[in-house]
Amino acid sequence: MRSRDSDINHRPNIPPTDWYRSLTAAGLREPAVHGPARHWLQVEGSFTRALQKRCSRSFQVEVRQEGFATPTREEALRLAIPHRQYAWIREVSLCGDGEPWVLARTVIPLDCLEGEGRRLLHLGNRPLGAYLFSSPHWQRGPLETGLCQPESPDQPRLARRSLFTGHNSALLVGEYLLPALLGTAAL
Ligand SMILES: C=C(O[C@@H]1C=C(C(=O)O)C=C[C@H]1O)C(=O)O
Repeated sequence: MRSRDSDINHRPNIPPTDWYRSLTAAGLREPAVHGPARHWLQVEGSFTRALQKRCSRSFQVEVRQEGFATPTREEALRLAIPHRQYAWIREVSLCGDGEPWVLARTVIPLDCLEGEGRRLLHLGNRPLGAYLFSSPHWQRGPLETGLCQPESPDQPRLARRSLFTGHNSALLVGEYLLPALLGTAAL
């Protein structure tokens, strides 16, 4: 996978994460899901749009790395693809007012890249959400809640994830909330 930033190792990374079917189920293990993160863990519709509304100045997608790579075994299981099969994996920072607020990791299996899906290889700094929500083709499945195991205070502790299903294919979008997002003005 190619990296767009030589200094990526000095920026918060995505920690190992356990996924729960619902916010309530995750809340039994981690009551913090009911704190300031709760709103973000439950946002329906485009997460990009919700973040843009929170910005006072600017919103940007920064590609951290993207390319063909093998998903984790757990991701492959969730997507029902063979775990050694390559997928297009895209990791970005979603930045509000110049600060990273969310890390996102999207696993896009080969099936999704056929036909008009080839556009997914060339998103660059354009948000994936704009593509997914502009087409009636893609339907979002239920949101899962993730409890992360951060190794440093700048890493995410909580996350959300869902499958987007197209005609015969599905992709998996995970969004990891950085502490800076949870420090933004109360709702
Ligand atoms: C799925 C969405 O797209 C957002 C944009 C992403 C990207 O550009 O890679 C990744 C995750 C999202 O939060 C959304 O807006 O809901």
